[in-house]
Amino acid sequence: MSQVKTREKVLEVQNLRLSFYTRRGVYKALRGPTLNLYSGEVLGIAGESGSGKSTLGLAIMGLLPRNARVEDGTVLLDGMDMIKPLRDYGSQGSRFSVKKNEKIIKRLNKTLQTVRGKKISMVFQEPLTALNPVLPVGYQIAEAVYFHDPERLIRRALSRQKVTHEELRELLNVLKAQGEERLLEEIERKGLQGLDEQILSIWRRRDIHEARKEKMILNLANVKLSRTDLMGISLYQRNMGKFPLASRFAKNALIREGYRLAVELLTFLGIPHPEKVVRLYPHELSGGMRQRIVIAIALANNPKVVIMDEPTSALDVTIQAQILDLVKDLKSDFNTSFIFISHDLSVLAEVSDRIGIMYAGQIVEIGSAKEIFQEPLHPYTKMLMEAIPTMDKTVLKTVPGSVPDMRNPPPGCAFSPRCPFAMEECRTNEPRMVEVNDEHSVACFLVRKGDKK
Ligand SMILES: Nc1ncnc2c1ncn2[C@@H]1O[C@H](COP(=O)(O)OP(=O)(O)OP(=O)(O)O)[C@@H](O)[C@H]1O
Repeated sequence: MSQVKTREKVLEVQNLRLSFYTRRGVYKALRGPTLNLYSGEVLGIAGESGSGKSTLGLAIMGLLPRNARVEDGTVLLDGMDMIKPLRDYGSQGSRFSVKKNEKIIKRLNKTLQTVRGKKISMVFQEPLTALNPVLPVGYQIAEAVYFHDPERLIRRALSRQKVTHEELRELLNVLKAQGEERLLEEIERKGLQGLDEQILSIWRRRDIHEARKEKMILNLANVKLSRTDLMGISLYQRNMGKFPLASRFAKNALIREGYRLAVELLTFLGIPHPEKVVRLYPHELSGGMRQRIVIAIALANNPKVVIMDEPTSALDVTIQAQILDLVKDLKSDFNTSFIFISHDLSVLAEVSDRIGIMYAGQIVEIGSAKEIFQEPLHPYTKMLMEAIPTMDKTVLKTVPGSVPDMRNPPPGCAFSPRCPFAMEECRTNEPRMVEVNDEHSVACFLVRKGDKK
């Protein structure tokens, strides 16, 4: 059994079929992609413009426009089918009503409010659209945690309130001598939950020396709550949300704790002077910095899955490289899995553990990044590889032809009209995915089960 398949499956997409209803016709944007995402991996999704990459990402989030009909398929996240109500309606044979679909989407949006941003989040190409222009960025991070997990902010604040200097020294000794796992046990035994993430966020920093880290950890005992914040938290705990003034008071106290968390998160994401940055507004930051803030918001609640749709396409090359480095670090430091969507295979080569290649709304090949780059099997994947610009190429190849009109995709294999190896069978029958090995599957009649090449 391969390494990948023994890992925990965090997301499962099965045979997703989705069409957009427009005046110009019905666009069959997703025609049955199936994929699994495993814990702690980055799955890259590549394909030409119009192949359905973004639609796949949005469908996984359940974030669909009203003209999107989900005809079949499931998106299972943590045992929950994200698009069930839409499929239940869309799979009925009767005529499709955009108005009725819109009502279902509105209801679904309410249901998924507690899931999006908590279990799954998404980062788009343009960070400005994701940020609120009139709020400081730290507030936006703090609010994301306040909305989904206010208890976490209370735990953090009260654990600092309780802990003594001596206890912190003991905890630090446990951490130094016996490691992080023992520290977590010890914190639980002492009933100081909430302190763990504050200690570890300092301990895991790479930008400061160990002696400084120790000092900062011991200093946590001195960072007590103000009287007003203590009162705010106690109002929150007594469930005073019905009274607007009390709830405002409570929220202020928790948002202040959220700011502390935001500073920790930004430090972790390698942002210099985080205490200053959290007070700034989106327009005061550079594009790369804004995208880091959006990533911080996406990660703030430690979601299981983060979908990144062309997150670096609007950035210049050096900043793009920094963001890619960041994603590589994140997957090892957070317990999060990523789907990274890009039309640029050289970007995916940087970050992906596995890569899925999309063509005309289908995944035509999926496998470990190493195999996809070294032994691509589908003619479309091979042609995409040949089109990657490198220093030694004097002439840049492109994939000849263009993507099909998705209102009327070609019968059989959708790539057959552009495929130099197409056979009679390819024009009439649709190839199924076959496993060439545990980690590599491809849908092409040229490849039979168990084939290496
Ligand atoms: N809201 C919509 N209404 C109608 N058609 C749509 C809508 N959104 C997407 N489509 C169509 O669905 C197909 C897939 O689009 P999608 O944006 O998912 O592709 P993509 O691979 O992400 O391309 P790109 O890299 O250009 O974003 C395209 O044919 C597109 O025109």
